Amino acid sequence: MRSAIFDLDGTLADTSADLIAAANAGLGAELLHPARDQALAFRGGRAMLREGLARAGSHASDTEVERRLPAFLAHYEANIDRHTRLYPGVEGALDSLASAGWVLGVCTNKPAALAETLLGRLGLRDRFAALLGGDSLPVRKPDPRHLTDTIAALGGNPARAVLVGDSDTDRNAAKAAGVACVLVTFGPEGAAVEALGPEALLPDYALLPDLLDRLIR
Ligand SMILES: O=C(O)COP(=O)(O)O
Ligand SMILES: [Mg+2]
Repeated sequence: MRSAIFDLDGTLADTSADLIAAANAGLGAELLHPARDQALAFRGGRAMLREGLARAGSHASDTEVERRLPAFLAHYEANIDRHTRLYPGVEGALDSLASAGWVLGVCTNKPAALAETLLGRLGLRDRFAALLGGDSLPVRKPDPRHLTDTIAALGGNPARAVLVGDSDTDRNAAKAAGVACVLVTFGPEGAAVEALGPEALLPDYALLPDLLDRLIR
């Protein structure tokens, strides 16, 4: 059995606009910009709050970030799919992979409940046999256990698995787990993710089924 594990933010869906709106709500000012801060958005809530506080000239201590987090999360939960869109071709690629016998999972650093809600709203939740969020285990990506536990939850094997992601966090988790990694190039960093040394680059979901078939025979 072959398993394909997907990251969520920046990989399956462009969640950046809703994440940034929620971070600005948590910060109480429009400190982050929906177009310019896309890459930052995909690094998650704490990273956005820390950068916003720094831009405002405030002391971006961990305590201050944690203090802002509930307002960020509340705004995000209430507006989670306002602007969020699947990347083109995601559904077709998942259909083709499932038909070819791949078992599919999600390994995201988003809190599991939010990831469940979002994938449900996007009509994608039932495609995945397992979903592990950033709070599902005591560790999360780049810790390899987050990924290996997702693969185990599918009944899969790291040697016959691949992680599709968008960031160094994904690349590092996959490398430490001994799992092949594909990085998407349609995100804000474009083809620069090649420098992270993934096994393959993905410019378009239409290419994914053939690419994964070549990667894991
Ligand atoms: O929320 C985050 O920190 C990033 O989420 P991701 O792992 O789905 O990219
Ligand atoms: Mg991501």
